Amino acid sequence: MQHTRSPFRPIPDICKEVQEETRKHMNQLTKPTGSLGCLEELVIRLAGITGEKIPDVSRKAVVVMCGDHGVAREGVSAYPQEVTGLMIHNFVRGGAAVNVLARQANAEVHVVDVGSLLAEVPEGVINRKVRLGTDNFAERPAMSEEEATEAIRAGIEIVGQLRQKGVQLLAVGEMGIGNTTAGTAIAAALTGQPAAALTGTGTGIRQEGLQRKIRVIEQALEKHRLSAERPLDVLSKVGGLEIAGMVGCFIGAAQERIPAVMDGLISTAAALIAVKLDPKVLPYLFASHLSVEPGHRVLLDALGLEPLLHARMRLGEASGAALSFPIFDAAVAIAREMATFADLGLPDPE
Ligand SMILES: O=C(O)c1ccc[n+]([C@@H]2O[C@H](COP(=O)([O-])O)[C@@H](O)[C@H]2O)c1
Ligand SMILES: Cc1cc2nc[nH]c2cc1C
Repeated sequence: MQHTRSPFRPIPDICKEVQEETRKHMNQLTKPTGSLGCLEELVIRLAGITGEKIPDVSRKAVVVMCGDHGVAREGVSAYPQEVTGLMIHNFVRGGAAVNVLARQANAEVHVVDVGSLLAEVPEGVINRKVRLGTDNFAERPAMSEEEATEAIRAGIEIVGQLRQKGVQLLAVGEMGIGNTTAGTAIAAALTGQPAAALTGTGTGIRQEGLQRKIRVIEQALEKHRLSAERPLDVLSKVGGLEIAGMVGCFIGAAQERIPAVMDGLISTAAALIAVKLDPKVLPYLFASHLSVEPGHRVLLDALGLEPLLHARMRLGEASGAALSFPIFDAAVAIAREMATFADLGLPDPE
């Protein structure tokens, strides 16, 4: 497959030597080889990313990218568009599910308005608004490639600033009424799977709405002549501003050597776009949970990643990613604190 050269800063390789050191260390711990499953894989991958044999990911942040969607006017969501703006206020007041889960995990929350319909961006929100919502992609492209690129750059810059502040682990999520339609259209365009197999009920639409949503996606795929080989075109034609912002977060995290935790369907669609733009993003990505949305499994398969949790969640706003943070802490603590066979006076199994 031919990949377009990324127009963004180069992404460093992961550190294979340190990763190997950590793998060896995990095999010296007092347990059967590989018996801690995902915890072992996690800490080995984190070591490769951070270049530290015992990685430090104690400073954690959650980024919630927010934007509104013209396609919501097609009646594809169970909730009105105003809920995006209301939830932005809720995020900065600390009352949303993600705020609770982030507090549990000792993580900070950063809320970014990349394209909501709010005329005034509330205090406490990072204002990187590219425009007031996207156009309805059932009628015309959601946005221009320039606008998508501006939102990507916002994500990259925000992650760069978080790195400066010492952030070591990043969850990337979103809020935007209508965005499961956009996320599913991206999934269909990038994986070639039929819309009917990928489309779910999002915030909870009924059967009639679901059929309408499938039709909207099918017609958009045809109308915009999308190709998996043109990820920026896909993003601008049927994506969203918060989705583009997340693409930037994933690219930025890889540039800064920060492990980046994906959330549900929409966050993972953004991650797949980032990987299509630059395959070197992939080793920096972690799958937190498996969303109820059927397209999510297909996207994770396309990335070749297994989720840590099967929690039957379908909220978005980085809630699943924040919920997975304590597993990262547990994995590092195992590497740091467990005794080795040598500590017990026994030979190494290797
Ligand atoms: O992350 C997911 O897999 C997910 C699944 C269903 C719904 N959501 C959230 O719900 C909103 C989009 O749902 P909808 O029905 O308006 O397309 C948006 O704010 C997402 O964060 C998110
Ligand atoms: C209330 C509400 C909260 C959300 N958080 C993320 N997506 C959401 C969608 C709705 C409708």
